[in-house]
Amino acid sequence: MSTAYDAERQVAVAAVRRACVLTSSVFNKLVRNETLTKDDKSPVTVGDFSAQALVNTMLGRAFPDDPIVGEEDSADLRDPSGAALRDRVVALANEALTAPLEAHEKAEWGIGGRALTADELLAAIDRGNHAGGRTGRMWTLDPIDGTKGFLRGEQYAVCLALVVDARVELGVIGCPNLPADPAQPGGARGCIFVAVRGQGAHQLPLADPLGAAPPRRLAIPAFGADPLNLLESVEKAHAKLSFNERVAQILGVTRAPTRMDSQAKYCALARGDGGVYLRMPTGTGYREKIWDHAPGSVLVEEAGGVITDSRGEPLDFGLGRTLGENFGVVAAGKEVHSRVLGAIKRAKEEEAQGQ
Ligand SMILES: Nc1ncnc2c1ncn2[C@@H]1O[C@H](COP(=O)(O)O)[C@@H](OP(=O)(O)O)[C@H]1O
Ligand SMILES: [Mg+2]
Repeated sequence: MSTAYDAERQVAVAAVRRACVLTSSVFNKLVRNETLTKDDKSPVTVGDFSAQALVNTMLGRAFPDDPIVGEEDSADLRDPSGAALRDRVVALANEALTAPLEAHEKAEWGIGGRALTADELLAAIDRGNHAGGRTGRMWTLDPIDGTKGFLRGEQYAVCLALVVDARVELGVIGCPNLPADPAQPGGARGCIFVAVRGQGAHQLPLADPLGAAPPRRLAIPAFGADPLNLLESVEKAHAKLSFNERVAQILGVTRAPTRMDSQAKYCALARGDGGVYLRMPTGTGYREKIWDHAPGSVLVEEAGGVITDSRGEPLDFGLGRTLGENFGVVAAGKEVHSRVLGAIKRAKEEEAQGQ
């Protein structure tokens, strides 16, 4: 029996899996051993470009009419000064594209066959140039979300979503460094999180060559993680962490926050491994990018949670490449979410009164 978005889910999971293998290998080859020369730019750049080339190639073959909103474009690679970087990206993307098919993969997704030319791969990267919008289908892609975490060998994620008429219908997040079982932080690492609207949120092991591992259904506990704690960014420039502290005080939270890079925070929340994801703007006018929240938002909703901005407004994925005027992000289980909005309101009033 086929269900809605079956084909999209299969291609997206396969693409994210291959991109996770690619980015892990970039980390092992280029970051751990520090073999990258200055001319090649940073390992993040190499990993970002090659993972976007890989994922966009697969989407382009499977769904040729679908536009993609991706983080990268190929301008740097087309510049003569980017020749060394381009060569590296072409080699890595082709290594990932031509790796033998696994049991659940199909050759018509453009994998397991011939290598592509540099021109074909640059064109694939540029399929990600779509401006976004309110109608029709589009994919969002962040090939390495949490670039700082990636470089530190901590959390990062490969993030892909399908948005239809501004509503996120499918989200796939690959977390190569996230422990499969939160109760065993030193145990096996590498998970994929998959949510299809109306079909629930699930966790799969990242390595699953036969595609036979049973998905684990995720649900946010009704009254939140016990004891409650906040999930927040590691990077102080990305969110106003002092505000989080005050919100935690108002909520009576006694447990220390869990700091984690990337959309791995949404994954931790969806499996009850942390109670509230709170991201307050730092006041620089930065606009959140849709690829940084689209897959995480459907994952949280399908795990039974609620996601809005800090004023309780829905996130608007139909405005273009950014979330526009949405102010921050709050995601939590249903009951906790309304308490957090109340605490934010109070903390803002205190700020306005200069307390
Ligand atoms: N000033 C800012 N405010 C909020 N988010 C920012 C920011 N500058 C960068 N970011 C985004 O924060 C993302 C990482 O999120 P987190 O803080 O949750 O780890 C980055 O994704 P990339 O790493 O893909 O660039 C980037 O898109
Ligand atoms: Mg990102």
